[in-house]
Amino acid sequence: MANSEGSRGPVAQVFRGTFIHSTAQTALQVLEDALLGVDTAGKIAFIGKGETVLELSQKFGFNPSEVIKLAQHEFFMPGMIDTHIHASQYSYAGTALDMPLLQWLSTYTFPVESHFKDLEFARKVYTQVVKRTLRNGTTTACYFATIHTDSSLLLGQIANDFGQRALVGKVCMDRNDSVEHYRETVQESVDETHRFIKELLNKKYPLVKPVVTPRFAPSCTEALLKQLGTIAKNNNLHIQSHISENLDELKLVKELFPDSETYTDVYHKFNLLTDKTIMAHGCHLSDKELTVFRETGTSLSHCPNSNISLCSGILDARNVLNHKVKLGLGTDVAGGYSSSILDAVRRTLDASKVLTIQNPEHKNLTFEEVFRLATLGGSQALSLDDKIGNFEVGKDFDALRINVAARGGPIDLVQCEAPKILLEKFLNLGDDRNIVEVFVAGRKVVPCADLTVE
Ligand SMILES: O=c1[nH]c(=O)c2nc[nH]c2[nH]1
Ligand SMILES: [Zn+2]
Repeated sequence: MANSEGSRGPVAQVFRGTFIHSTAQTALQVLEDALLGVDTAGKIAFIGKGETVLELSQKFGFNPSEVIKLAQHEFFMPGMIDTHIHASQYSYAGTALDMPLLQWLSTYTFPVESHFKDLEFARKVYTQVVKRTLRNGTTTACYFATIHTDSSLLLGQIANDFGQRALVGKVCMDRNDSVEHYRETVQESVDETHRFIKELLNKKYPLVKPVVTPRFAPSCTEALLKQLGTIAKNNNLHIQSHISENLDELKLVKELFPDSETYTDVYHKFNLLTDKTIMAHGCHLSDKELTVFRETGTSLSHCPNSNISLCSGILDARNVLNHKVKLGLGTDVAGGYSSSILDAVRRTLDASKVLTIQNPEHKNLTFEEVFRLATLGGSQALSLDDKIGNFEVGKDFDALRINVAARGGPIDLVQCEAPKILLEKFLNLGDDRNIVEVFVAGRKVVPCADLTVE
């Protein structure tokens, strides 16, 4: 198991204990009594067997007495990845779930998002959401902000300051008849997207990058979609949007884009489907559209809490996987009311089992498969799997130290359990009390002196 490829700087931290992760070949790999070294750049320098500690200490130059040993009932797992979350909707998470999508946007979402012109309001909400998601074990988040460039830049700064890995999108929308003050002209949207990308990249934040963000087809004219496709291509950037979430939305897209055969075609036509595109939802995509997703390398973010809360539909995640489309999990705060990917894991299992109830032939996802979606799958969906997603030498150490029997926590253990059972219990019953430490690129970001949500 020892492997030193990809090691850069000297070893800074070494951990000994159980490591649980996914690989391309297996949804669940348990490494018991393993030794994992992290170099000064925050990358995994080696993974070996605990019993070879002396040999590894000589090879990598660390002191065996400084090895950090995990306690009983503890394990490391990769950090969780939220592939779709609206940071700007965090203030009303847990409320306003009594309408379907299009009415929900006009009644609650657009009025709240329009307040992010106010930088002090933005600072308050964005600080809360970054702290809370880190506390919940989200080491990487793919964020929607709002149409406001300066507050979107502020979200990038806050993620950087707290040490979260993030893709941040300034939202683009030049069509909005319901809340007219919350929209841009095409030119404003294009100019401000250029400014957002330039200013965020100039900050040189190591873990925070811009993502081109047309809100969704009904909020954008063809002229805007076309320009955004060009901007993403010229700058080799990620793209995020929504697709095929609810049936009224599908109808509206047909009316607004009569020349496009499908919803997928609308984005495809403007070069918005690439191997760095993440589309949220996709509940009503046809198999033909899923084939276009696979061919273009576009990924889907599965957001089951939102899909159920807004009565949008249920994604057949098994069918998506069968089509070999990259798939990650998203909270979709605030259409989804929980900011925890653990909640997304549970809703994904529930949604998949509902499909089995409706059709016993349906093969529902296992907890091991959903664990993979929350970690490695998310990294693939964001095309970051060369850097994060599991414990491979050369990848960044983005990890959660889990204590299943944490004092005052929600899980009671009667006896010693095998690691696989510990993981299953954590996924189904655990919460932030079990997430005793969070690391992003080797830096411990939880606990952190300033991590009490105000
Ligand atoms: O769940 C969603 N949340 C949003 O904010 C949004 N905008 C367009 N489509 C959307 N779907
Ligand atoms: Zn969304």
